[in-house]
Amino acid sequence: MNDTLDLLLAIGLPTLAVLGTAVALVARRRSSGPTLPSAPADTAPAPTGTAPAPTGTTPGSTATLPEDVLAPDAGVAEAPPTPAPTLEVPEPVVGRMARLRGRLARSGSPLGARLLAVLSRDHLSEDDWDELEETLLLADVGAGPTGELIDALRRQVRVDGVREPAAVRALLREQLITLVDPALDRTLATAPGLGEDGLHRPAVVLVVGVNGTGKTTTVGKLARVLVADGRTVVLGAADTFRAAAADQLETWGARVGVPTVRSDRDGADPAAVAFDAVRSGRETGADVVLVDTAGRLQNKAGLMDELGKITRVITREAPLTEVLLVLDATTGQNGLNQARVFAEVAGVTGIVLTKLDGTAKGGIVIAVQRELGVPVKLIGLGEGPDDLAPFDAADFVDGLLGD
Ligand SMILES: Nc1nc2c(ncn2[C@@H]2O[C@H](COP(=O)(O)OP(=O)(O)OP(=O)(O)O)[C@@H](O)[C@H]2O)c(=O)[nH]1
Repeated sequence: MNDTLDLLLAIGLPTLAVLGTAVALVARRRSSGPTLPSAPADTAPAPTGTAPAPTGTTPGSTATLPEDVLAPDAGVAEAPPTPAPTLEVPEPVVGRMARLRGRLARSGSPLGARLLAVLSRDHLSEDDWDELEETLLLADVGAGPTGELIDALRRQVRVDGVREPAAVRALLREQLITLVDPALDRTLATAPGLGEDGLHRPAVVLVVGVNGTGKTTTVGKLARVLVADGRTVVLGAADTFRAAAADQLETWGARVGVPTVRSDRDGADPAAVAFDAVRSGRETGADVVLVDTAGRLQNKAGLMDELGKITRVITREAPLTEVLLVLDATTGQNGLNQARVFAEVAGVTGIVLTKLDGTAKGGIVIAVQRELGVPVKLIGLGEGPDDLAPFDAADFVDGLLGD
C-alpha cells in the first residue's frame, strides 16, 4: 500500500508541478498586454530534419509532404521579432477611412466629379444620359448596377424635377450609397474563442489572392489595425514561394511587436507554416493569427489543392474565422475574373480592395460585391503602413464625390 502511495506521489507531484508551471506561464502571457505578444524561443517548434522536397517538385505542392507528417516538424520556426529600438504605435482605426477618403477623389479622373459635371447641366439630353452611363461603366461599376443607377437618377431628375446642384449631389450620394449597400455586415471575424475542450482558440484569418495584388502588405497593415485595436497577433508567412515575402512580413510584424512564424527554408510546405502559425497562436494565447499565402493562379486545380490543404490543416488547430481575398482595384475586369476563381476555391468571406488611391475605377467596389455576394471589408489607399481602412459605405461615397 505504502509502495503504491509512494509511486503515486512520485508520479503525481512532478506532474502537478509541471502543470502548475504551464498554467502560470499561459496566465502570464495572457496578462502581458495586447501590444507585445511574447515570442519566446522555447515555444518555437524545433526545425528538424524533415526531408527536403525532391528535386523538380513544385515547392509547397501536396505531392511533396504527406498530411500526417505536416508540422510541427517541417522546418518551421517562430522567429522572434527582430528587436526594434522602439515599437511603432499604429494610428487608431476609428476615423481612418475619413482621413484617407480624400485620396479617392484625387485619383486620376474622379468618378464623382465627372458624374456631377454631367448631372449639373441645364437640360439633360439622351447624349448626357449616355455619357453618365459610359462614365459609370468606365469606372467599373458594372452593367447591372449602372442600369439601376441611371434609372433611379432619370426618375428623380425628370419626374421629381431635382435640378439644384446641392440636391443633385445629395441624390447621387444617396443612390451610390444604396448601390454600395450599407446593410452588408463588414465586421472582421477576429474574436478568439474556446474549443470543445474548453481551451483557447485564436481567430484565424487566411489572406488569399494572386501575386502582386498586395497580400503581404495587407497582412502587415492589418496586423497594425488589430494592434491598434488592442489585439494580440501572430503572423504566418505561408507565402513560401517568394523568398522575400517572409522577410517582408517579419519586418511588418517587428515594427509593432508581432511575431512571425516562418519556414527556415525556401519552398517549404505552406500548409506546414500555416499549421505552425496557428499552433503558436494557440500556445501563446494570441487573439488572431493572420496567414499570408502565395496564391499563384497557375490553374484552378493547383490553387484548390494548395488552399484546400492549408485550410484543412489550419482547422485541425482552430476554426478558420475569415478568408480575405485581396484584389488590386486597378486591374478591373481581370480582377473580377480572379475573384470568381478564388471565391469558388477558397470560400471567401470578405474582400480587401487595394490600390484604390491609384485608380479612377472605384466602382469596382460595387461590381465585386454584386459578383461574389461578399462584402468589401477593407480598402487600401496608399503605401503607408496605416493606409488600410475598414470599409464604410458613406465615407467611401463621400470620397468618390469629393468635398
Ligand atoms: N498605392 C498603393 N500600393 C499598394 C497598396 N497595397 C499594396 N501596394 C503595393 O503593391 C505592391 C505589391 O504588394 P505585395 O504586398 O508585395 O503583394 P503580394 O500580393 O504579397 O505579392 P506576392 O508576394 O508576389 O504574392 C507593393 O509595392 C505595395 O506597396 C495600396 O493600397 N496602394
